[in-house]
Parts: sequence; C-alpha cells; structure tokens
Amino acid sequence: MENKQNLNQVAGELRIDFVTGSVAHRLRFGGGRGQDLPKAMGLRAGKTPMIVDATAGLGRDSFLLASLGAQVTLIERSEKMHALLEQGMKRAAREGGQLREIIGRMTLLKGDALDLIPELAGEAILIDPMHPERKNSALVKQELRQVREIVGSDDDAADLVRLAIKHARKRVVLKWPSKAAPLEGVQKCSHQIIGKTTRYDVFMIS
Ligand SMILES: C[S@@+](CC[C@H](N)C(=O)[O-])C[C@H]1O[C@@H](n2cnc3c(N)ncnc32)[C@H](O)[C@@H]1O
Repeated sequence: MENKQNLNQVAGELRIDFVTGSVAHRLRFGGGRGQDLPKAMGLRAGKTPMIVDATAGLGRDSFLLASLGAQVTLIERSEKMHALLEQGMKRAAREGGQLREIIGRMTLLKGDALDLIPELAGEAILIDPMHPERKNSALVKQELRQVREIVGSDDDAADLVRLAIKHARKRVVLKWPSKAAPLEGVQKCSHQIIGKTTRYDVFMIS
C-alpha cells in the first residue's frame, strides 16, 4: 500500500531509466523475438499482437515488447509508480531516434487494470504482479524491492488474471517465479515457458 514515509525515503532514489543501464544494454544485445517474454506474448515473424501490460511497474517488459515493434498499453495504479514511469518515458523520448520510436509505441494509463481491462479488449494481456518475497542482492531485484516499498503486495492478482481471461481476445500471460506454485484460484494454464528464475503461464483464449 502507498506509505507516505516510504514514498519519501524511496522515491528519491528510484529512477526509471530506459536510456542507460540494463534496459539499454538489453536493447542493444538482447535476443529479439526468441526471448521468453515475446514468445509467451505471441510475437513471432509476421505477427505482432496489440498488448496490454496490466501491471506496468518499471515499464521494462513493456519497453522490451515495444522495442520489438508491439503497440503496448501500460496500466499502473500506483500514483508514484505512474509518475516515475511517465518521467522515465519522457526522458527516453527526448533522446530521439530509436528510443523516441519505442516510447511512441507505449501508451501509459493511470488506473486500476481491474477497471480498465474491460474497455481495452487487448489481444494479449501481460500480468506481472509483485512476486512472493525472496532474498536476492542483484540490482534489478533491489529496484523491485523499492517498488514493493511503494506499492506493497498485489493481493488481488488472481482477480486480475481471471478478469483478463474473460476479456482478452487471444491470450493472457502471467509472469511468475519459476518455482512458485500456480496462483491460487486461477484455472490451469494452456502452457508454460520456464526460465531460470521466471516462468510465463500462458492462458490461450479459444
Ligand atoms: C512487479 S511490478 C511490474 C514490473 C514490470 N513488469 C516491469 O517490467 O517493470 C507490479 C506493478 O503492477 C502494479 N499493479 C498491480 N496490480 C495492478 C492493477 N490491478 N492495476 C494496475 N497496476 C497494478 C503495481 O502497482 C506495480 O507497480
């Protein structure tokens, strides 16, 4: 939950940066559509679905998908995260060139995906709620810890997956830790793409 004290302590440090660092590195040297996330979302040669990222957070997943040509609508309900993301996107767009083009494919909405998903009729919906807590010292994990300080835990994640399955046109993808049990209260997925630390539970809409 948004906690004023934590916001002041943490928000000053957390900065969303698409221009330098790991996101920019992945843009230059990443594995294209063969990576687990684009594969899970249904990007392949000649096919680029319209994507709704229901849990925008740091915008990394959306940025990757937009860098591969997808139009992405991002939804973020935390005021603070939304503001940080908006600033990060503006800074990246100001760089011009490829960064401006990628950001141009990203549309950021403020609100709860539980309210917005029914209106959006997304072709492929990505859901990456805050994961169960783990101890890990890597930089990315540190940023996610900062996000947790701001947003708390996403206890309504199962509601969001169920709602997305009702409204998606083609597929819903839940990003979840590889070894974690399936999200309780959600139907069995159609298939999984399992990486070292992260897996994608894919729910195909028939
Ligand atoms: C783990 S982070 C997502 C990280 C993101 N995939 C990335 O690549 O940076 C989860 C984010 O989703 C947001 N969120 C969770 N449930 C939401 C909902 N129902 N509507 C909008 N935002 C939501 C949280 O506020 C948090 O910022």
